[in-house]
Amino acid sequence: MLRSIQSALRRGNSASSSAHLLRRGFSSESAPERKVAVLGAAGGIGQPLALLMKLNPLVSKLALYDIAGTPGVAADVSHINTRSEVAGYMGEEQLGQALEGCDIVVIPAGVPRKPGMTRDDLFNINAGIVKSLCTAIAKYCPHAIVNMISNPVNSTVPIAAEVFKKAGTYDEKKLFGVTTLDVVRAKTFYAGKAKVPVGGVDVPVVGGHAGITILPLFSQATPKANNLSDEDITALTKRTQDGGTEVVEAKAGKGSATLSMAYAGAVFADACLKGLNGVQDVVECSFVQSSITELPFFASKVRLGKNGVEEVLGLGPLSDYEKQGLESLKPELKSSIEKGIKFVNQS
Ligand SMILES: NC(=O)C1=CN([C@@H]2O[C@H](COP(=O)(O)OP(=O)(O)OC[C@H]3O[C@@H](n4cnc5c(N)ncnc54)[C@H](O)[C@@H]3O)[C@@H](O)[C@H]2O)C=CC1
Ligand SMILES: O=C([O-])CC(=O)C(=O)O
Repeated sequence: MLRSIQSALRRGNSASSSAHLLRRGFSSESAPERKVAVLGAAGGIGQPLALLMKLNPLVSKLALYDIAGTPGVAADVSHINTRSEVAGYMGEEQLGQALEGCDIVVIPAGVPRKPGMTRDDLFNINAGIVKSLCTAIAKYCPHAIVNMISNPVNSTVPIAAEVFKKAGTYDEKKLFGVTTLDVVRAKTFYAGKAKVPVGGVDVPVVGGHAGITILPLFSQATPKANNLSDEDITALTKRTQDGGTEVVEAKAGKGSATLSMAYAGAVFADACLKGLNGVQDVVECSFVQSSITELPFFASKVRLGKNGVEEVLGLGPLSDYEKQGLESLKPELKSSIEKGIKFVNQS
C-alpha cells in the first residue's frame, strides 16, 4: 500500500523519480533534511495532505498547523512508521514555531465553496487568512518555498507576493499557486476519452485556476490521440474547467475537492522537494510570476530547481481553439490578479 502510494506520487511527475535521487547517492534516509509545514492541516485537504506528506521519504520534519484540531491529526499521523518527525501546532501563538526552519510551506487554509458559489466568492474570507499567514511566513521562514492552495488562487498568489514585497522578503522564484489538480483532471479525462492508459498521459494546463482561466492544452497532450474530434476537445476542455464545480455539486454543500486536491498538492510538493534536492528536469505546471504573456502571474510549465523556479517555460504551439481560449481568459485573470494586489495595498 505504502509503496504503491509512493510510486504513484513519483509517477505524478513525468520527468523526475526517486531513481535520480538514488543515482545521486541519496537513499530515502540520507536525502537532505527538509522541513515541510501544512497550514490548515486539520481541514478537508489538510488531513489527507498531512498523510501523504508523512509518506514522502524526502520530508524529515512535518509541521501541522491549524487554528484548531491539529493535536489529534498530528498524534494520529505521527504513528506512521516513515521518516519524518511530526509535530502539531494550534493557534496563532504557535504559528512561528511551526514555520521556523521550513523549506516548504503548503497552504490549504481557508473556506471552500458551496454549490452556486464561484471561487471569487471566497475572496472576502480567504484573502485575510492568506494575508496573515504570509505575514508570518515573511517573519519566521522568509526563504521558504510557498505552495498556495487556498482559493481564489488567481488572487491569493498576488496577495502573497504583495505581503512579501512589503516585508522585503519577496522572491518570485519561491511563490507557487498550486494548479496541479487541473493537470491531474485533464490527464484523467483525456485518458478516458482517448482510451489510453492514464499512467503515461501528459497534458499541460495554463492560465489560472478558475473557470475559463483554466486552459488545458490538449493539442500538446501525449500520447497523441487521433480518435478525438473537435467536439471531444471542446467537451474535455469544459470538463477540466468545471472539474471543481463537478465535485462541489456532487458533495452538495459538504465542501469541494479534498482527496484529489491532497493528492495533487502532494505531487506538487514532492516536485518542489526534488527540485530543492538537485534532481534534474523536474517540470510541473504552476501559477507563478511570469512574463510569457502580458499578465504578471500566469500558470504554465515551470522547471523546478534548488532555488524554486529555475525557468518559466513558454506556451509552445497552440491550436486556434486554444489561442481563442487564451485571449478570452485574460480579462478575468487580469482583474483577479489586480483585486489581490489592491487588497494588500488598501488594507
Ligand atoms: N488550488 C486548488 O486546486 C484547490 C483549492 N482548494 C481550496 O483550498 C481551501 C481549503 O479547502 P478545504 O480543506 O476543503 O477546507 P476546510 O474548511 O475543510 O479546511 C480548511 C482549514 O483551514 C483552517 N483555517 C482557517 N483559517 C485558518 C488560519 N488563519 N490559519 C490556519 N488554518 C486556518 C480551518 O480551521 C480548516 O481546518 C479552500 O479555499 C478551497 O477552495 C480546494 C480544492 C482545490
Ligand atoms: O472548485 C473549488 O472550489 C475547489 C477547487 O479549486 C478545485 O476543485 O479545483
